[in-house]
Amino acid sequence: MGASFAAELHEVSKRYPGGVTAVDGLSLRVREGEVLGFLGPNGAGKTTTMRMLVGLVRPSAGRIRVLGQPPGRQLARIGALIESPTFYPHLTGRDNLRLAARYAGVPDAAADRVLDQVGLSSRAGSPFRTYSLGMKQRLGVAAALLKDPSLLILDEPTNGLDPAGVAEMRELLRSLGQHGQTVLLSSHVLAEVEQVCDRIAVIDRGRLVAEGTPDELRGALGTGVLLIDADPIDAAITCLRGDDRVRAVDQVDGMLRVSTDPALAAALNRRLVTAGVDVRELRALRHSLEEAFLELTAPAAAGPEQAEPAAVTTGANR
Ligand SMILES: Nc1ncnc2c1ncn2[C@@H]1O[C@H](COP(=O)(O)OP(=O)(O)OP(=O)(O)O)[C@@H](O)[C@H]1O
Repeated sequence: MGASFAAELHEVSKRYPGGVTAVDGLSLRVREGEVLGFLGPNGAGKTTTMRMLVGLVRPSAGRIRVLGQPPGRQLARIGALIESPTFYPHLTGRDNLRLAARYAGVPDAAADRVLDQVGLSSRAGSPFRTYSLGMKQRLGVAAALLKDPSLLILDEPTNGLDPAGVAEMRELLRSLGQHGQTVLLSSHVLAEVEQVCDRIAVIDRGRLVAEGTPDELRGALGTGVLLIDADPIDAAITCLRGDDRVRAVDQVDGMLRVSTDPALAAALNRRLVTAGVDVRELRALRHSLEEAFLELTAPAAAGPEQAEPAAVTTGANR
């Protein structure tokens, strides 16, 4: 496996005892120096994947390399915030970090460096218990930065934060990305990763469903929908669902939302008219990345055609 990837997963699966398949044949590469957003709804398998990367969970199948080694071998070069870190409530932020620094085998001075990095220097002398949730989360990121890691793994660092906390965390993540550190960042909120990540990998039910820069995802997914106003609507639905080239047909506000290649507009129009359906309007819909994400991870997307990620994977691992 090449050295230009900070982490590589090759057809990795994780089945927990009891039968839950949390990760299902996932292949993914995190490029060195990039901020990769790992996006998926609750239960998609993000935390499990991150836990496998740091060696906390063993994969049931597949191959993982982190900084060129099997998981668990390079922990001195990896910073992770996967579960809420435990800090002593009565100790100051600085003293908590100094303790964590000793535990990690790095000099005490690292505590002040990372406090500055996460913008907590001015409150470093206050007890942890007086911190807002956002400050507590930033202290968690600071702890993950103590070793000046080559790879930073952050699991939902904005979870539970109010909008101001989210904005502060976003600024922090953006600044980390500019320092050349590789960051893998999970979230179930697209807007949070869209603004700070170089690329986004979308997972659902443990599988990769799309991958690329925000622009690539927009380009690949944004034009894949036709909006059709047809009468009678039931006949139109039957007709469109009978076409192999149509991935999905949904009814939205009396219109049909047809997931397909927009270049097929004329052909589908002809097909509808031949079936005796009046087409009052037909246009390609440019949807937002948010809509694309919701469509990709919607329960209806579980059909057999959608199970194959290649169709929507863009900017795939090169
Ligand atoms: N230790 C475990 N034992 C059994 N099942 C588990 C375990 N940990 C996670 N799961 C299940 O695996 C699936 C994926 O969970 P995971 O936490 O990896 O997803 P996630 O994308 O991080 O979701 P969330 O955003 O809700 O944390 C879920 O169905 C979850 O219930």
